[in-house]
Amino acid sequence: MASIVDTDPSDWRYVSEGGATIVFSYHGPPNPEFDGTVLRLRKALVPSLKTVVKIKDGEVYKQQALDGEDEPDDPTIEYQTKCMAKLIPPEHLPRLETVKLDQEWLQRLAQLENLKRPEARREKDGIDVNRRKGVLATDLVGGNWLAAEIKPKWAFLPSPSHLSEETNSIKSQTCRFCMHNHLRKSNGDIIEMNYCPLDLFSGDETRITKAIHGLWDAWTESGGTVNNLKVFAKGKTLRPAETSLMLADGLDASSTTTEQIRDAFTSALRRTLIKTPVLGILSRLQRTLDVLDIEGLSKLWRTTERAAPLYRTTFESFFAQPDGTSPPPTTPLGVSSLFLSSPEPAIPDWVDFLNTYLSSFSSQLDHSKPEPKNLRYYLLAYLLSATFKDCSIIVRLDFLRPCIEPKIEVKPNTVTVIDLDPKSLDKLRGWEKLDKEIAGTYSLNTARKTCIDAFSSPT
Ligand SMILES: O=P(O)(O)O[C@@H]1[C@@H](OP(=O)(O)O)[C@H](OP(=O)(O)O)[C@H](O)[C@H](OP(=O)(O)O)[C@H]1OP(=O)(O)O
Ligand SMILES: Nc1ncnc2c1ncn2[C@@H]1O[C@H](COP(=O)(O)OP(=O)(O)OP(=O)(O)O)[C@@H](O)[C@H]1O
Repeated sequence: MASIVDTDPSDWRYVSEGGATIVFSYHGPPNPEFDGTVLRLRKALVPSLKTVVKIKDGEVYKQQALDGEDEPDDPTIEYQTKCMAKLIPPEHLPRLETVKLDQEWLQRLAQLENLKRPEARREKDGIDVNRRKGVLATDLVGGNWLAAEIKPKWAFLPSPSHLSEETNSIKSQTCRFCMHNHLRKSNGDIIEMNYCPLDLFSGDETRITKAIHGLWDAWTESGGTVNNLKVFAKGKTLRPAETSLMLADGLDASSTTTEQIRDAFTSALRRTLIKTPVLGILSRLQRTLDVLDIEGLSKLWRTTERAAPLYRTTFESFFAQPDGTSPPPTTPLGVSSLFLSSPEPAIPDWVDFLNTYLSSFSSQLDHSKPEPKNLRYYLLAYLLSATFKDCSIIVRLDFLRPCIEPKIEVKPNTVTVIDLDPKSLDKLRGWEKLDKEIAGTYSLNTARKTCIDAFSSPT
């Protein structure tokens, strides 16, 4: 296992971060172990960096709880090698490996690089200096190329089968991303966005162009702060004022308009996205794993709990009452109880699940009538779908030459999927609540959008 102390903290430069991790790229002296790699580190909340932190997916880590070799590898590594690699061709995944960390080293890195982070992030969290293991990954943005990172989000409209009367007409017409955006805009959290993921995933050139324009416009209008598009040139994150750095060497930036750069970027990205199978794979995975919608999953959870013998006996008095009385209480979605236990999935559970999902068993399921005996299948499927709804893709592009038809050569490593972390059952309650809030707020919107799912099956 490589050890980070073989490098100096000043060899690493801040690249970017998300809600749970922060990423640095290697710029030190030639070293076969670290050349062309990034270091992906978990974050901890401020100011409790030195106490118990809860950063993601219900994982709780205590300071000094585990030392050195005893700390498990970051779950993303096994999840990728044992699970994701069965669903996404390995050429579209970064190489990941464990690297040994050191507290003092991490503290020095934090001191050196913290000011490069966005202020809002700095106030909230920082490198978790108590971790003893991190992840080394292929640096997908740091070479002599342009990299466009897209977080596409939800690719499909839910099947109406399991939607309630109140949400059916809303959720079958407008996609989750557009509705969520409306909610965030109402809360003043985000700017208006014209980007709709259903355009990006449509496979249709005109719609993909519209989606890229939507991403670009949101990127410029937000000053580069929206998380659905990031652009890197030779490893440097570009701000919208720096679009001239997207141009190929030798081109005169002063005689090129931003409009021309936007068009050249759109054209190069669209041609690449059309040629890669990656968006199609993500779309198919998301929709075939989330077949019940959170509403159907929640219904199945309650039905299964109510059918448990202990539940029937415990709430006998409720069942003895005539119709119309209030039903007995149920446990929130995903929370195990005496009546229904569904532990957090570990890697062997995921491996079993994938074997089932990839077998003929799953194609024989009648999703319009999900059975309690298959609850665990539907739960894990939903979690896995959530990973694909939240991942990002990094697309490698040549520097732009506006007004010249780009030659697009899509090699296997041109498009790579990142941020494939497992999601936990602990999140289901929150997702159910958020879904209600999103649809509820959208139902009050008088100017509802119609999003077209190019692959929805007729109902
Ligand atoms: O719920 P969403 O769709 O807002 O997604 C969350 C993301 O927000 P986004 O909409 O992309 O701005 C959110 O992204 P940001 O932190 O806002 O960049 C996270 O990816 C979050 O996942 P996790 O809690 O880190 O596992 C994401 O939560 P999950 O829903 O994947 O749990
Ligand atoms: N292999 C890589 N090469 C280059 N940059 C990367 C790589 N992996 C991640 N990054 C950069 O670091 C950022 C954070 O990584 P990632 O999306 O995995 O974090 P996260 O905290 O899990 O995000 P989220 O909040 O979306 O769940 C990415 O948006 C990307 O810009």
